[in-house]
Amino acid sequence: MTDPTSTPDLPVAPDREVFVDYLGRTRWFGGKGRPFTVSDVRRVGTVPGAVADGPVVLLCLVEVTYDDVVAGADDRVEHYQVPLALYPEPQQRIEHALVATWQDPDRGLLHGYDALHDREAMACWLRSFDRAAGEVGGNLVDGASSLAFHRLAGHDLDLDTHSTLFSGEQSNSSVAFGEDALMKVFRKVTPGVNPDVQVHEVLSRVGSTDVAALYGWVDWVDPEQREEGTDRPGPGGVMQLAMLQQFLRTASDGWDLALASVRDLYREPDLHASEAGGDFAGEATRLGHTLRAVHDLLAEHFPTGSASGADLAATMSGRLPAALAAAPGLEAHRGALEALFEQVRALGEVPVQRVHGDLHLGQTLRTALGWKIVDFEGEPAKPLHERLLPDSPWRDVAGMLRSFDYAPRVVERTWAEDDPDGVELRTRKAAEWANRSKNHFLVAYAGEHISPEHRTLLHAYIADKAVYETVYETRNRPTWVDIPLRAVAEIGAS
Ligand SMILES: Nc1ncnc2c1ncn2[C@@H]1O[C@H](COP(=O)(O)OP(=O)(O)O)[C@@H](O)[C@H]1O
Ligand SMILES: O=P(O)(O)O[C@H]1O[C@H](CO)[C@@H](O[C@H]2O[C@H](CO)[C@@H](O)[C@H](O)[C@H]2O)[C@H](O)[C@H]1O
Repeated sequence: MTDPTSTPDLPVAPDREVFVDYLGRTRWFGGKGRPFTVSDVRRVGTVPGAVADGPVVLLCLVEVTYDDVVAGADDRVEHYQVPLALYPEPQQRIEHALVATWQDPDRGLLHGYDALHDREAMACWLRSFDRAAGEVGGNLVDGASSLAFHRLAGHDLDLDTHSTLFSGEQSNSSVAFGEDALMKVFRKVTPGVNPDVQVHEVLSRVGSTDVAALYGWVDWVDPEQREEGTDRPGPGGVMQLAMLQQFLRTASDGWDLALASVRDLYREPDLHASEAGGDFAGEATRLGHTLRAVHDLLAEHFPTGSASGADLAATMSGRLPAALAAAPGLEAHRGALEALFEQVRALGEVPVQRVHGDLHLGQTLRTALGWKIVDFEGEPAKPLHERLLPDSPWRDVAGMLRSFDYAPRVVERTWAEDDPDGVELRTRKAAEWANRSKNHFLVAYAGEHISPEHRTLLHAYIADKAVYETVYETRNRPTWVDIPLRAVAEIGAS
């Protein structure tokens, strides 16, 4: 295999073809449905903290090149982080996570497992984070691998915990260390600051209780991107590979709570949403307050400014051609969408600030101490520089409103199999539940009165999000695509 970094002491990585097959089997690979080749596999380094009888953990950076031109030239190449736990002998306990077996000229036969499934491998990360706390400024820099583990003060890690990989892997892979800490390994990585690390660091430093506290993160300084003649990273030379944060041990996923609430209502369809056991209005209100508090802090600690309605509208309609190519079902609604975005063009200057960028119920956790918002990475499909840009906070509000629309429709998908006759009544209940949740959330966030300008923005962001979702579902869950597509159609009809 080719590897432009001159790191002869690193184990060799498996063949590129191995990764083609492996990426296709993962939940987090964003290129599903697109033709691609693995154009390179770089060995980033090995995680410090290895012990004599444990694995070597090799971090690979897999370069994917797409053969289509759907998303434009900028998006044709992506990099995915794949950590491999290497053993000289097969490991029966993690047999299911075997990625490949190959020969290393110096080390002999290697068995490479997806490291996230291996407790021994994850313990290496935890030890490295722990050691970082004892170093100057909380930074452990491993010269050999160019990996740097950073820690924020304030929490001592429990090294006796075992790791558990979260089963609902999403865009990234998260591992819990007992009930003490949660490590998220970023999968699609881009040079530059990771927005999730950045926002968590800022909000943790100011003591926000609306997010999980950040404990640390891992940087990699790309040796090829160093400033000439120095050890310093050049522009875009740092990649953030993982972050460690507080494990919210009393948390329930907001999406699961919403589904449970809808099921309660469907079980008693003669009742109104306000009378059913699992009424969600109170939680929606609390969520609205939490989002407001997070937006206020983001506005205080990140740059703010204004964007012209014309620019915002251009961004929204600029996304349409690629979306139409990826999800042809959108074509019938192109005119209505363009007309809605046109209304934004007429708005003049609109306040912008740092926002979440991809907010939905699955990014909210209800703990004993209230709601927490997670995952500030923004839309995984957007280029990094766009995800860091200030935007209107109405984008996040729209994301939540879309999620209140999704929940009853997702419940209906399975409910209808057992009770096909009740569809009509449930459709009415679905609208009642969604509207009640949306209204309570909106009032808590913005108060009783929302100006016509804000309403225009909100509707446009809802449409923009539904377009994004149509593409997302087409690529990831094709049988769900009717959920956002129906919302797009309703926008056209209103
Ligand atoms: N600090 C935390 N404590 C406990 N669970 C968490 C925490 N942060 C996230 N989660 C859970 O992990 C899941 C994945 O986290 P998320 O940040 O959304 O990952 P991804 O970037 O892969 O989408 C969330 O849905 C949530 O249930
Ligand atoms: O959580 P991620 O950053 O991976 O976000 C992506 O996946 C989400 C689904 O897991 C997707 O959200 C869409 O589906 C949700 C229900 O599963 C729904 O609540 C959201 O409203 C809807 O957008 C998200 O769009 C995508 O970026």
